Amino acid sequence: QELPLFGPGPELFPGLIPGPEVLPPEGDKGVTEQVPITGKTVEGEVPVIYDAYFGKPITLKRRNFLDNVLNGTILCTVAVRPCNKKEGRRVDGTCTNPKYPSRGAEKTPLPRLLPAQYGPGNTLRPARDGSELPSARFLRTSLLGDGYFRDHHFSTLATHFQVASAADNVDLLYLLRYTIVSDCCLGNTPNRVNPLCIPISVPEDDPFLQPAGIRCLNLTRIITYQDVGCLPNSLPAERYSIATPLLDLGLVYGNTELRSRLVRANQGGLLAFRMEGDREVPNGNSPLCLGNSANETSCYNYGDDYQANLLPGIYLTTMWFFREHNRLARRLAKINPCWGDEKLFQTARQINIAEWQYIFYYELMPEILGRKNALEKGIIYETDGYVNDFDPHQEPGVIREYIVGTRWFHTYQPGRLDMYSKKQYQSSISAPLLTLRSGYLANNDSEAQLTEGCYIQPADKFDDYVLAPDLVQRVIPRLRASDVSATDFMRGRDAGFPPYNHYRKFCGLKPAKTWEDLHDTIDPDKVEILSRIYDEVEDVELMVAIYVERFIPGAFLGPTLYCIMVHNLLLWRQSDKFFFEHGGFPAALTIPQLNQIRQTSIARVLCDNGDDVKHIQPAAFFRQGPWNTPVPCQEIKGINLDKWRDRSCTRRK
Ligand code: HEM
Repeated sequence: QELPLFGPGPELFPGLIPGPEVLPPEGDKGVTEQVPITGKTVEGEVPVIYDAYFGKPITLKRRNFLDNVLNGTILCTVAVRPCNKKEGRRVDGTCTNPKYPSRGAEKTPLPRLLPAQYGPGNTLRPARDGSELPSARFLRTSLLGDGYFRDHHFSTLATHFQVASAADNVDLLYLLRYTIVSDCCLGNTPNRVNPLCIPISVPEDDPFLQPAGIRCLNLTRIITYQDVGCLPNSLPAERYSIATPLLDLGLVYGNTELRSRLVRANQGGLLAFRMEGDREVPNGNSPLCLGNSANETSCYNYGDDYQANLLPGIYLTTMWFFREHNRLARRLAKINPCWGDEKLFQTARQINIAEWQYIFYYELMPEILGRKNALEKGIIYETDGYVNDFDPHQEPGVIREYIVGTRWFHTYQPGRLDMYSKKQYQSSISAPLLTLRSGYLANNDSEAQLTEGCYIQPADKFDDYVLAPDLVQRVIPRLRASDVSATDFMRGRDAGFPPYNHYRKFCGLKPAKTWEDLHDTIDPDKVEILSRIYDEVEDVELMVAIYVERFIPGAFLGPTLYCIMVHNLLLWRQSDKFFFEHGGFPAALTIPQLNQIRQTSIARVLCDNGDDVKHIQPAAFFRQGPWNTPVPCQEIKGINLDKWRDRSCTRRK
């Protein structure tokens, strides 16, 4: 059975697809009339309809084109209410940069560092001599081993937070395409006919799959603007994602105004909640937890209820920030009794997102990139004032090479998650078995045990080219076999990334002409393996190189991924008017408030919101040890909300 996941793509409407002329013609400023999509909004404002892909008000010609695409106007446009100087961050991401009002919304295309290179008709790029690139599974088993090795630095909590940050800015709906909808292996034979299929061929002598006789791993392509009908296949395939491409806690609040309204309690600034035993949780009837066992009935109605219930790291982290919102709203209501629901909600949300961005930028990223590097590059600053690096010329988005490249962090994800209770090890469970299974949290104290487990358990070792067997043999339990790192390599092809050499040049390294030229970034024994598998140096792929590059000084990643991440982290902060450190607009945090945000930490968030957390190590992304011993939560500093006190509430009394 092979069905496209989303409606008919343009290939099903060959007669209707104009060529590249769907691009707005030079100088065409778009339709100036305002086109209401759903009539007037609640606020009584008329939205302008933007073309989601091109980021401009929609042209008449384009509108005529989309009228012929099934649900074209819904899928391919973004309705933007006029940006208002006084307002704060919108849930739907519009006006994140008022110069490009639709960028930052869901459906924003992912910008690229280098233009895509595909084969004819957006097929996967072949090797330089026109042959097919080597099997991604063969590359994986040749270059990377599998086993359980503990990292000396990081705790599993770091992996949880990081995977949640990824799910905050892209959707992973494409996973359903090959886990549920399509079989591209037709038993054991790779389907080379269906253009959506990109199965991974498995060598006959595969060290693990040979006994089972598995010769093919199911995989489909990611969802593109072409698939949903917004672009013709004559333009390069670009990823279509319905998450706001920002660090904005879309997991908790949703990515559209409508969704956000559905998860609010509409009183006291709260998100809708219920009690599950003594745990505060969102309402729980989402139908998406396909991994729940029969006795696991909860599936939480988060803002983004697919992503937020997807992986254990994501649903634990989303739970903590969901509770943090309600904790903040209740506290603010006490401090400012005259505030209504909307003011309480928006203020709690602003503080919550600021904490999320602060912990990501200042607590996790510097440890991975190196603090000195992060300071030098302007990713973080040592200041107690604003950092006004907003650049209105930068369009918000998540860089394609970033979101594919950071899959490399699968390397430090433990394959099994340890459960602890009162410092005693209880048991562990294979992480993939918890996919789409947040109902697991409610049974037998599991949430508390997974939470305590994640800050006690070391992450897997970063720097030994070894991945957990759970992730590289059967990361998707519904499939007979699935290898996350081989899939990571394939996603580089699916994205049409040019060869590694092009990124070397982009990142200031010399393009390699000989295999020896690669020794500056990759150990000779790995280069030797690469040279046996690839025909030429020019064929070496970005994703493969990311996995085998040596680390740069002070960091836990190689030079190319470092370069990609720096570009993305700068883009995120510079293109986002509402980044927590920016000042100079009415909704900005005041400097005293900003300096309170800078007091928080992931340890504080867990103390306040983790299930039954009483003691924790202060640097909780790191393992416990002599310099990082657990202390009572009372000793972990946090935010003083007094800086949000509204004097007018007391004056009114
Ligand atoms: C329980 C642990 C984890 C599991 C089971 C898991 C599994 C997966 C799977 C199945 C995919 C999609 C494969 C595909 O392309 O079809 C994926 C994508 C991804 N994973 Fe993981 N992962 C885990 C942890 C992590 C961690 C710790 C990170 C750290 C950053 C991470 C980062 C990513 C990223 C960035 C993507 C790509 C997102 C996208 O392009 O949409 N994952 N993961």
